[in-house]
Amino acid sequence: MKLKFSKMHGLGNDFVVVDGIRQTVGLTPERLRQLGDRHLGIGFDQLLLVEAPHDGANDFRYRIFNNDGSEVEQCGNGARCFVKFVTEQKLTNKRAIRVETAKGVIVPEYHSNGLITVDMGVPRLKSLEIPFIADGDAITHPLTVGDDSIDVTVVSMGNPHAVCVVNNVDSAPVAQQGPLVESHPRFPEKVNAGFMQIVNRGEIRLRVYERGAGETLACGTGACAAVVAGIQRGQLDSRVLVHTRGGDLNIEWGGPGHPVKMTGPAVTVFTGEIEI
Ligand SMILES: N[C@H](CCC[C@H](N)C(=O)O)C(=O)O
Repeated sequence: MKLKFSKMHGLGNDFVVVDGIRQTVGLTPERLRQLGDRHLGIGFDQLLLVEAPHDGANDFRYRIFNNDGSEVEQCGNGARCFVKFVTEQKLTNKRAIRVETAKGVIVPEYHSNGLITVDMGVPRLKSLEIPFIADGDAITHPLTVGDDSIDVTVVSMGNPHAVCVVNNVDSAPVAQQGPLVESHPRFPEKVNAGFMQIVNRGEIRLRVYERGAGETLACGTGACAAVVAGIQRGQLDSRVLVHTRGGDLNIEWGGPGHPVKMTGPAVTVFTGEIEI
């Protein structure tokens, strides 16, 4: 059976996007992993599946699968590609859409200049909500990682993030510490590991070792989580320019109880079809 797809990216975080409304998509975890393989398949950090909403008040449902085949709750760069995809595929003529995810509704808005702003919802900060095993809900927690101890701030954007501050992202031990944080036993559902360099109160540099995908060129929810963590730590103001290896995102957060707003680009690289 043929599967039509679009290959897209958000700042180099790359996706296969599939219309699951006008075509039947039955992908096993094994077939997902084959499609995600950059040598044997198409290659992607995540596969994004467009479905009809469960609640008629919303426009779409959005399912996200990591490169390792795991289904996850949220994807920020993917949300920008999602709204570009459903617009290009003429699945909607709305500029702002309501999209159901496994952990709440997000609202991507497609601007006339091609940039997309996404209301990513209210971040969750309590340890149990991440989930993270800890005594209480301090802003930072010491975490033993190999022979080191790092201070992490934990944030859920629907998916779990652990953010630490480093002096320079270029020399940060992302390859060494990233996998150890990702699979740390205090994160029962694993975690995305963010390494943040504070440039000034309105600017950071960020690298993220993603759960289920490894280090990516950019991570949208990771950028949101890093800004929330920096504001919680008292080191950032409410509007932050985030430099990732794949490019820049603008993130805004008004503090606890407020949603995080993310603005950035989305690119369609090619469309195709493949046997599944
Ligand atoms: N690896 C993430 C999902 C993709 C998030 C990232 N690609 C983004 O742009 O937010 C997780 O397992 O929670």
